Amino acid sequence: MLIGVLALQGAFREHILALEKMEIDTIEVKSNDCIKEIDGLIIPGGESTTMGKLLDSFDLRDEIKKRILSGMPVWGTCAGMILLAKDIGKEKAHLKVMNIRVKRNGYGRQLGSFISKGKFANYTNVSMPFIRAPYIEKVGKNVEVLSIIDGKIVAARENNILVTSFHPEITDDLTVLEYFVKMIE
Ligand SMILES: NC(=O)CC[C@H](N)C(=O)O
Repeated sequence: MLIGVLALQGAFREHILALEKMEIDTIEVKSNDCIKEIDGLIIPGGESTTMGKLLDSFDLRDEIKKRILSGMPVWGTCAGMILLAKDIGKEKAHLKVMNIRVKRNGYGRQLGSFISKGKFANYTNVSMPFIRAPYIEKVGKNVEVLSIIDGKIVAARENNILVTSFHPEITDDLTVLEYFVKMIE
């Protein structure tokens, strides 16, 4: 199994280090030639507006979108969730593959960082660091809600697409990474 981590900007190294702990092969995705080889893709947290622009400068948008639409498992954390959403409010959406409406900087821009513990899918007590995180305001049909914290949807799945508002890769808790690996297997 080879998992690609989009490595244009943001917290991609943290994902790679976490996957290495699980002894999973990874590749930094920076050009579209390796997209055909990967079995799954992680779009990390960072700055979604910048990452969205870089998807075009690096000519990655079409190839990534094509593989997601043909069923390749993809996981977007934080900014990655914003990139995958079909609706991000007033701004223009990016990859537009998941039937959710996302609110950027949903907890405020500066003081909106905190760590929570909660339920994710069938797991309890999962560590959830939020860093200027978005949350999901609305889900379309076929979208399964996986986690709600303080009344806000912070993780969801639509078939092969997983999104989390929070950053599991910066904790020692591998629950969500393992969940994603099972989606690929
Ligand atoms: N940690 C993150 O990925 C923050 C996301 C960022 N606030 C954005 O809107 O792109």
